[in-house]
Amino acid sequence: MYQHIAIPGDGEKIQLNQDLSLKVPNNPIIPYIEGDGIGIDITPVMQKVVNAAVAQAYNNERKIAWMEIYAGEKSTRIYGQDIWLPDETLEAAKEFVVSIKGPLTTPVGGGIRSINVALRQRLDLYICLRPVRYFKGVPSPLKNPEKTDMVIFRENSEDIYAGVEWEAESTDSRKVIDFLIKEMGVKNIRFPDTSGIGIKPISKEGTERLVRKAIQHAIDNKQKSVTLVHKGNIMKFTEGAFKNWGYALAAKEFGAELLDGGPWMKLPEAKGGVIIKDVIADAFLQQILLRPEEYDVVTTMNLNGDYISDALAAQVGGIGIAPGANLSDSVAIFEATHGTAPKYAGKDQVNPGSIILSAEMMLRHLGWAEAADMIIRAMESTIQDEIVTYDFARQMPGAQKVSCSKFGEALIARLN
Ligand SMILES: NC(=O)C1=CN([C@@H]2O[C@H](COP(=O)(O)OP(=O)(O)OC[C@H]3O[C@@H](n4cnc5c(N)ncnc54)[C@H](OP(=O)(O)O)[C@@H]3O)[C@@H](O)[C@H]2O)C=CC1
Ligand SMILES: O=C(O)CCC(=O)C(=O)O
Ligand SMILES: [Mg+2]
Repeated sequence: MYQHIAIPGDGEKIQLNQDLSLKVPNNPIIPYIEGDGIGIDITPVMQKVVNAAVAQAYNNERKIAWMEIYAGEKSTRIYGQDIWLPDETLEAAKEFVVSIKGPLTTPVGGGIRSINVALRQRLDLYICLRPVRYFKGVPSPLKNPEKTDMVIFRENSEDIYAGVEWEAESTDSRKVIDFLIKEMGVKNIRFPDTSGIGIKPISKEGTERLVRKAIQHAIDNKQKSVTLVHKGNIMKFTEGAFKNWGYALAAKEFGAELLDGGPWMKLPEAKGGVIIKDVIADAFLQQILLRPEEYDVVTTMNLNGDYISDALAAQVGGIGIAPGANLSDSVAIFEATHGTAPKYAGKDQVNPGSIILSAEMMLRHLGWAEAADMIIRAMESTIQDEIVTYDFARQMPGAQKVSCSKFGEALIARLN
């Protein structure tokens, strides 16, 4: 029994089969978190578009029963002032298996830790899957934006991102610094009296489970390569180990062999002959602008993945249109790549594309490919008709600038 979550009477639960595949009824209950800031603008538009696509694709025989669950600022209004992530939100995300969320605010330099990160950690949603593709007509800083076509597998539970850190000049940071200097022989902390300290855990298990999924995705989707992106020359035992464990897994579990003496590897032809390669993160950030066509599946650690996903999104139109999913082996929470963009909150202005395309990934995950395809086609034709929100309109002279909700209506009018 839930305290504040109302389970819709007209829906059924998605079940997990023994092999963790989904058993999806025609009226699945899908929990959603509205999100802070522009969540209030984009989430209802996403729901309308999804409802229309599902109704049309399946002649009203299928219908999502949306169930609101709470996190972030709305949760504090409903559950009490310090409750940002109620336990029952986590329970519902687990029980109902597939959910979707809007963005949640994280204050900078103090205050609460990220609710987004907490959701990923507490549900062990270890993959952050962020596909990056170009929609014809979207304004881009590149001459050939269609060459940017990648899928990012970002590790979602470890790294400096996990928030193991201590504030400068606190008793705790002094304790850690003392330990590092006195017991571990560390000599290169430049200003020990005023340093904040953060810890970067990267594990073999965490790396292997992510890289395994990335390689399998490349095989299943006939991709040419998987690239391990790291800064292992500098952070040898974390990012360097990620690279080494990634190659070792490719050899051990997929039969990869060294290519031209290594370090690059190649899977057997029976597994698509996928090339496993690696690149140092700073070089990668210039390569994606200069030679994006050389990259297909990209796998990396949490912080790199955060930076890389926004950088790649910019190449194909920006974070307003960049979708994503947080996945474990069973539970999934789909979410926009962007944040709460507070200056636009409640103004019905921003691009709902990111959360709509996240919902498109969700429909595909449910096996509802017909509805997902409809959304992709509608997105293509709306943009080609030059009906866009402010973010694209400012770079598309002559385009029709519409509000967030009108963009949703234009999509619905083009579902076919
Ligand atoms: N997963 C999540 O929930 C995430 C949460 N956050 C949180 O969001 C808050 C704000 O972060 P911030 O760094 O400002 O990043 P945001 O992604 O919220 O916004 C940065 C800029 O990106 C553009 N933008 C973002 N979303 C859209 C959209 N839907 N349509 C069009 N343009 C968009 C806007 O650009 P312009 O000003 O040029 O119009 C906006 O000012 C922080 O608290 C952060 O922690 C951040 C990322 C992810
Ligand atoms: O949790 C946050 O506030 C930011 C997260 C983020 O930027 C991301 O996951 O891409
Ligand atoms: Mg980010």
